[in-house]
Amino acid sequence: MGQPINGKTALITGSGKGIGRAAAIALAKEGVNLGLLARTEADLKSVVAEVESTGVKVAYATADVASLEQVEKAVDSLTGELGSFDILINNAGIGKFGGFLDLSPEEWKSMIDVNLMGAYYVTRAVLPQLIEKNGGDIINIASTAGQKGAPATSAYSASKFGLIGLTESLAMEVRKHDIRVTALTPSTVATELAFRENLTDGNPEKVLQPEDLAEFIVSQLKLHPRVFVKSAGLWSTNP
Ligand SMILES: NC(=O)c1ccc[n+]([C@@H]2O[C@H](COP(=O)([O-])OP(=O)(O)OC[C@H]3O[C@@H](n4cnc5c(N)ncnc54)[C@H](O)[C@@H]3O)[C@@H](O)[C@H]2O)c1
Ligand SMILES: CC(=O)[C@H](C)O
Repeated sequence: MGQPINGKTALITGSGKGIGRAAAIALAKEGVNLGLLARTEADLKSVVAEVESTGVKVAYATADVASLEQVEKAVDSLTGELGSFDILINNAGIGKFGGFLDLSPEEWKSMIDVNLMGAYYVTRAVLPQLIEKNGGDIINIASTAGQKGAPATSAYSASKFGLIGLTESLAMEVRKHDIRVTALTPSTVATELAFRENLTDGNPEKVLQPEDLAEFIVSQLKLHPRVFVKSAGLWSTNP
C-alpha cells in the first residue's frame, strides 16, 4: 500500500551519534543512500563503516549547522557526490538545561543557533532540490520540550517551539509540491545528550532508544505519498 524507499537519498544532520546515527543505519538497511553531516569526522567515519555492508552510496561532510556558510558548502559537496536529495532529516541539536538567569546568554543563543537556525539553514539549502523533484520528505526532530515549557528548559524549549512553528508553516507552504514536512516530538531518548544532562539512566527495558525513533522514521517514509505525518510524539511507555 505504501511506497518503496530503496534508492532514495537522505541527508541526515547530526548523524554521527544518537538518533541521527540510528536513523542513518536504519535507512541504509532499507537501501537509502546517505548524506551524513555532523561536526566530528571520526563519528561520521564510524557510521560509514557501520553501513558499508548495505551497499548504499554514502558521503559525509563535517559542518556546524549554525553556520550558513558551512551548511551551504557541505550540502553542495554532498549533492555533488550523491546527486539530489529526496529526504532531509534535521536532527542535529544541542540541549543544555538550567535556570533562566543561570544559563549564559551565549549558551542560550547557541541553542537557538543550532536547533532552530541550523534546521532553517539546512532546509534552505536542500528544499530547492525537493521542489525541483516535486516531492520529498523533511523530518524535523523537535521534542516534547517544544510543546510544553518546564523549569530549566527555557532556551531549549524556545528553540524547539520555534522548530515546530517552522515545521507547521513550511508544511502548509510546500504541500502543493507534494513535499511532506513532519515534526517529531520525542520525550527523553537514551543518547549522549540525555546522559550528559542526567535526564535518564537509559534502561533499554524501559526508556526510548534511538533505534525506536529510527524505526518510526522508516515507517513514516514508507507511507503512500498521499498521506503525511504532521507530528508525532514518541514516549517511553513506563519509564
Ligand atoms: N535525547 C533526547 O532525550 C532527545 C529528546 C527529544 C529530542 N531530542 C533531539 O534529538 C536530536 C538528536 O539528539 P540526540 O539525543 O541524538 O543527541 P546526541 O548528542 O547524541 O547527538 C547529537 C548529534 O548532533 C550533532 N550536532 C550537535 N550540534 C551540531 C552542530 N552545531 N552542527 C552539526 N552537528 C551538530 C552532534 O555532533 C551529534 O552527532 C536533537 O535535535 C535533540 O534536541 C533529543
Ligand atoms: C532532551 C529532550 O528533548 C527530552 C524531552 O528530554
